[in-house]
Amino acid sequence: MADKIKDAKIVFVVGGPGSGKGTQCEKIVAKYGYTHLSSGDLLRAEVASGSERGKQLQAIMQKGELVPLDTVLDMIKDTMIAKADVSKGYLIDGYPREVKQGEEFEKKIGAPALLLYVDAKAETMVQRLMKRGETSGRADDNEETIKKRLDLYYKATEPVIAYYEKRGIVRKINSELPVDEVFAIVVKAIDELK
Ligand SMILES: Nc1ccn([C@@H]2O[C@H](COP(=O)(O)OP(=O)(O)OP(=O)(O)O)[C@@H](O)[C@H]2O)c(=O)n1
Ligand SMILES: Nc1nc2c(ncn2[C@@H]2O[C@H](COP(=O)(O)OP(=O)(O)O)[C@@H](O)[C@H]2O)c(=O)[nH]1
Ligand SMILES: [Mg+2]
Repeated sequence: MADKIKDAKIVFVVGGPGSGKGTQCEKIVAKYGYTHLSSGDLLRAEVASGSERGKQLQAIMQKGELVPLDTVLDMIKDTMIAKADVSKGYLIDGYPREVKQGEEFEKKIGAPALLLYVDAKAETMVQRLMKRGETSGRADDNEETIKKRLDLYYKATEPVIAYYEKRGIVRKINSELPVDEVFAIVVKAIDELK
């Protein structure tokens, strides 16, 4: 089961909505061949499938709230196991959203080697999400839901960073810079892992 993935490197990618997690993950995949697992994308795929569970998820996500912990964790775990034979490492994007999610992940799957903290100002995140909303088709890229996602980020997710900081695995990435400059900092953090 989870034994299959115990030797792979696990990297948590945490930051506010629109901070640039997905953008950096794409570049990490291209350079290092890591497996990218966006918890939000997994949930959106379930919604797109039209399943009963997807309908429940959609309602929660539209409000900018967190879906039940076990739902996301099971999806992540199944996907990790499915890719275990080919994966050099895993980028867990948008997870953990709260300290409890991190604790459960470690119980069921394993410990992260690194947490990339993608940091941008609230103002920057809102601007980026409003812009992304013009083309993303995402039901949660609207002004009202963006505000709720931000509030929840500061309340529930920032404590995750403090929690892992105590373990010395957090690397803070300033994502106010242009994408390639941000990536240069990311590369240093990942190269330290080897
Ligand atoms: N571990 C997670 C990840 C996502 N979600 C739900 O899925 C939504 C979208 O998640 P995600 O795509 O990760 O959103 P953001 O980080 O806000 O935006 P982005 O795509 O820009 O990363 C969240 O608002 C939340 O409702 C969740 O409940 N639990
Ligand atoms: N200027 C600038 N824009 C960025 C950067 N990273 C992401 N963006 C833009 O911000 C938006 C949100 O980025 P995304 O990667 O989806 O963020 P996520 O919500 O953290 O996954 C996208 O439309 C990107 O084009 C960056 O480093 N600099
Ligand atoms: Mg994303």
